[in-house]
Amino acid sequence: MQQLKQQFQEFIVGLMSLPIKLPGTRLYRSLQAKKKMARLIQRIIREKRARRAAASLPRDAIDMLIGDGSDELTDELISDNMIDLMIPAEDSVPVLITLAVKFLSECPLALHQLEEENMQLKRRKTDMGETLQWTDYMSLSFTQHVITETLRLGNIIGGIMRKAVRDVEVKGHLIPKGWCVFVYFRSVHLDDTLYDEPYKFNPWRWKEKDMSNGSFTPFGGGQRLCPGLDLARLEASIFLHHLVTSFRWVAEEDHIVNFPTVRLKRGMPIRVTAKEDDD
Ligand code: HEM
Repeated sequence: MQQLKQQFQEFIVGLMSLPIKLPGTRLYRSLQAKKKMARLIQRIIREKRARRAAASLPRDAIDMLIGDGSDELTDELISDNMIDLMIPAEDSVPVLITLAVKFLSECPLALHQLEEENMQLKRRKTDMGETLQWTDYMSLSFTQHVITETLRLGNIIGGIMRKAVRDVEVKGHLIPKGWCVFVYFRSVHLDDTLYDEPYKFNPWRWKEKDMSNGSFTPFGGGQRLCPGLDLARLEASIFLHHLVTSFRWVAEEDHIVNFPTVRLKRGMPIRVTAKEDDD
């Protein structure tokens, strides 16, 4: 597992790199790392296939895909899918959560309102003896604003690539067939003609603002829209719910690095205490 993690880190750094594939370049190292990851995962798939006759219920995504029985689901395709899923699981969603913690640590008013909203829900659920439901998640409007604002300001995925399949004209500019375009979300999300004080973490702006007018696209758009967008928001909401209702924390100084991928320079260290310990 450690080996897989190391290769993953090497692979992800090269996702945003100069397109020069020569030994020693970042892109080359990234592609080599991806090949090694594929080999490791395909070994796991083979072991799982060999054990499958004796196995009972599927325990993970690989078991499910093997169990599908389709000839099209080759070991190579399954391992490619697993690597694709590692990006949001190991990078995008953890970065979203980490950025939320950073922005909240720097905005006590937002943290207070988030805590209030989630404590109210927790008390209600405890009184009724119920666990959290989908409708509870949907009812946490300020929590959603915090996540939306973190996505806007954080720009976890800075942009996406598109290739013109025919000549296209965009606002008077011709994009010839075959050209690649990088759609840079960061420049839209931090545009002061679209957002007042765009560099300020302000979750309250989303009380009024429309998310569906093309000026907010952290999950891309069109046919390739991220299929995990609801899952990402749900995971972040569950994490924040438990963090603010059960713990307090003091954050250490840290800085956001935006290139090649978004991350915190020191991994955002925080000192956490359980609420009942310090009440
Ligand atoms: C904060 C979290 C996430 C962010 C910011 C994010 C962002 C994105 C973006 C910008 C794209 C490209 C969309 C486009 O080309 O228009 C994408 C694609 C994709 N995402 Fe996410 N994503 C996140 C979480 C997830 C999760 C949790 C999953 C699944 C478990 C997921 C699965 C995928 C897949 C499979 C694609 C490829 C879709 C395709 O090419 O058709 N993502 N994501």
